[in-house]
Amino acid sequence: MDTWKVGDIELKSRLILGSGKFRDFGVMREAIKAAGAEVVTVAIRWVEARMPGHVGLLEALEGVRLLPNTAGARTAEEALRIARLGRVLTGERWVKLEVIPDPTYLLPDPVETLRAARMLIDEGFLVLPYIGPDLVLAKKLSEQGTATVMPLAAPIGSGWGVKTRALLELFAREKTSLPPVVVDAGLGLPSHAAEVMEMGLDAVLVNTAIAEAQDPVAMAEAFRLAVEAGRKAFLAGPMRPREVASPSSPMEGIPLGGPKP
Ligand SMILES: CC(=O)[C@@H](O)[C@H](O)COP(=O)(O)O
Repeated sequence: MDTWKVGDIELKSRLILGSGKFRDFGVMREAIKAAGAEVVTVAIRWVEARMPGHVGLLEALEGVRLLPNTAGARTAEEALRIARLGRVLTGERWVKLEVIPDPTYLLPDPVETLRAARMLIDEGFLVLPYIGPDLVLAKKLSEQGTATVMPLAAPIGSGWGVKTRALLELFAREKTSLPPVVVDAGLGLPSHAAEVMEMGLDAVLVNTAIAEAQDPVAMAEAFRLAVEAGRKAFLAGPMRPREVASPSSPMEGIPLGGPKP
């Protein structure tokens, strides 16, 4: 069985879903089922603030394993407060750590993320930090004991696809010195998810591309199939691209000018 682990939590599905932006909870639940997702992340601060689309969210997700996230935190201290609240509300000791001071590009703050990870680990949390595609930061987080690293493919909600591919390839090359690598944010199409899975990265987190599709349930299934296909292709050992063409059938023995009539 091709499972993967976040700390001591063993998972089969390599597709984690976000719970925001769905037009209603019924569609969200159907999409989770179609995605085969075992884990769904929830923005604890928006639940607490009773933001539109978040009232009744926890109840609607009953029976699904929740991954609280610290969306809305701009500093390590805010992330810690939200994470503690998430632990109380969900009973989970893992947390997707997001520290995002910039509302335009929603890029994570590396310094505050590293600081928050240290504080959360000291409090016994399993920490899954959302980061830029920065291998040095990923290794520092991993040395501190984070359960994953979650580099972005592109800005949250952009749907741009794997814009950070060259840097994510370094994560793939350095996999043995990293915890599981979950590519998070910016994936707009199932083919983007397949692309990072083919590289040998461990899992993906997708929200907007599914929630904002015309048919979120069908799109969730498409992402599930793409993640499975990409993973299978990686395990199958992809061919190495060549510099020149290579004939599909042997050329030896064929006289110049082609075979005799
Ligand atoms: C839900 C969540 O955690 C998002 O912050 C996440 O990064 C997903 O990004 P997309 O919406 O681009 O898939």
